[in-house]
Amino acid sequence: MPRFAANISMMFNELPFLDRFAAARAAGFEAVEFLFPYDFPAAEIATRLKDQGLAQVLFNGPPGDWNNGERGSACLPDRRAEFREGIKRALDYSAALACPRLHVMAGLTPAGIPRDTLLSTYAANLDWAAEECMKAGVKPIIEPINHRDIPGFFLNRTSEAVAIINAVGPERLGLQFDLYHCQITEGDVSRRAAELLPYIAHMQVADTPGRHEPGTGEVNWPFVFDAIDASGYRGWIGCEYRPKGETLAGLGWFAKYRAA
Ligand SMILES: O=C(O)C(=O)[C@H](O)CO
Ligand SMILES: [Mg+2]
Repeated sequence: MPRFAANISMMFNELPFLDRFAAARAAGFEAVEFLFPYDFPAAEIATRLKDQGLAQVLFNGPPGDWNNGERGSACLPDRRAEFREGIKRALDYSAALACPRLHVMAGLTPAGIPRDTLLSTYAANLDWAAEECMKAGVKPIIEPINHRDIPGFFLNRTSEAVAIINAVGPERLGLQFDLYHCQITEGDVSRRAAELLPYIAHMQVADTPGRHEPGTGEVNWPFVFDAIDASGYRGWIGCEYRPKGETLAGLGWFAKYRAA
């Protein structure tokens, strides 16, 4: 049976962030993920997790200036020091939240720098991050993101992610396989999930094209979730979707997967 984690950056937006942990638990989730913890003290988030008996399964490293459009710095040659500081900061949160995975965002492709330079920066930064993460018992992961949601994002296709993962080492770096992005960029999502299984350390889901809950768009999710289960994937699937209406009203699809 697939295991779903609530993405509380996108779900339960009816509530202030710190109240979304209890809401996720009450809705039947046993785990949560979110984009960023950095606006809150780690101890405060850890208390919410503990009080609700929730596992934290994923968050992202610092993205740079998010409000001004930055989406990570791993590919940026002139931001190496900031990248390292960001990973260290993230790992402090990982320890406090007992979170075993960290999404290391690639960043936007800058103009005027050869792709080879960006690729070698990306590989070197990921190699460094993998070493730091390993010492902390955390798996760093990378996510291909479609060009519509994040125009100019450096990592778009699963084949590009696999090439980098193989260069850094699949035991040191994993794939964050977001079926929403894959459906937009590549399609063939259930077969891709099975083929990429050896690399996948985390999955995420939203229906296309609206990025709402499963069942609001074009994908046959019961079929896809059965196929993922049959592939042998036993990790978490983050519900990284914007509910079409109220979060709880849109959880009908989850009824057969929620913990008893
Ligand atoms: O956008 C996504 O799909 C993600 O998972 C990132 O973490 C946020 O940009
Ligand atoms: Mg995602």
